[in-house]
Amino acid sequence: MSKRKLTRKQKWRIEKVQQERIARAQKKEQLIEQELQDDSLGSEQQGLIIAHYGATLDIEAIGQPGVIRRCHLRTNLPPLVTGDKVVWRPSLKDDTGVVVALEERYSLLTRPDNHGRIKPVAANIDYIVLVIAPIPMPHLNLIDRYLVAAETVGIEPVLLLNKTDLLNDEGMEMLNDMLSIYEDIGYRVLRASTRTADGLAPLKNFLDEHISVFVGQSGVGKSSLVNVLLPGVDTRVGDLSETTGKGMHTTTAAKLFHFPAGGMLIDSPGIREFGLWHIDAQAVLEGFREFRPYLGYCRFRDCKHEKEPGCALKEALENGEILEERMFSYKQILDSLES
Ligand SMILES: Nc1nc2c(ncn2[C@@H]2O[C@H](COP(=O)(O)OP(=O)(O)OP(=O)(O)O)[C@@H](O)[C@H]2O)c(=O)[nH]1
Ligand SMILES: [Zn+2]
Repeated sequence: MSKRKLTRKQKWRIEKVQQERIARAQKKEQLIEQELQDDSLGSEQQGLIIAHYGATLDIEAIGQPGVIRRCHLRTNLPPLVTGDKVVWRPSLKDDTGVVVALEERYSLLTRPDNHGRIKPVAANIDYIVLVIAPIPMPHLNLIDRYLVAAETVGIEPVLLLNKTDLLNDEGMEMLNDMLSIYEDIGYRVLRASTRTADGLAPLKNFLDEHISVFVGQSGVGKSSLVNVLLPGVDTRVGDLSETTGKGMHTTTAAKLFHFPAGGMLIDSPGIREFGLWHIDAQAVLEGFREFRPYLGYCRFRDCKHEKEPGCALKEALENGEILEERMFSYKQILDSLES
């Protein structure tokens, strides 16, 4: 068989599969619309998306943690993600339901897909907890990159220094110096150890009544922290409900968990990588929180904030209102985008 023939056959097959898929989706839509018309659904109520499996979602009834229903979606809804608050109606025939509306989001974590299109990942997150540790030692540059990414999506980042048990007085002093840079700019800094339970109580307090995500470099102890805060819960992908579910996008699926001490965590391998996603040059500039009051005040509109006269940022740097470390870091991140 020639190569071309094979390709044509493949093409036909793909089209056929596609058509079948569309037909199935249409049938499902009709069924959902039918259900909404007749009496097979209960009254509208509020829910929280705790997991997402492509065509279906797990919805938790608000105010009733643990009451979970697998729901279909009404057509014409925007893409929904874990953390979204929705209006849904339970089926009176079985333990499913139908999502009928999306409530307003107060924050949205997004990431670009392979084609550069921005995709929603998780919603209504209050805090991006950036975990760092003495080992692996953080580069300022990396911390700043994460912070810029958090600022770009408009979600409050907090720094969490884990593994404090590894620090002697000298090490602690060094890290405190580094962290004070961030405290001075207005970021909150927490300290903890999963080994000695040092700092865990304030951390639990902090996480209470909010939705958080943990991000940070490999090896800083994100899994260890999650294990301590969510004892007995395996947050890794591929648990029972996911393997029996059909839409197999499980490796990136974000899930929502309740901390026993209060508060919620949204976790997925994709979210843990947050911060390493692409950012553009303007976002980098604006992502340095303390630069913002000076932006737009340079003499030249196209100021590169390097050697130009009348550069407002350079002036702020000379006056000590912007720290050398952060300016250096800004330039480094910018260079990394260009290369
Ligand atoms: N000494 C000390 N070690 C810790 C602490 N927390 C975690 N570790 C250790 O650090 C190593 C990495 O921890 P993980 O929880 O796997 O780190 P992670 O950030 O989830 O790493 P990735 O899964 O690669 O992203 C493990 O050997 C942990 O036992 C701590 O508070 N103190
Ligand atoms: Zn300038």
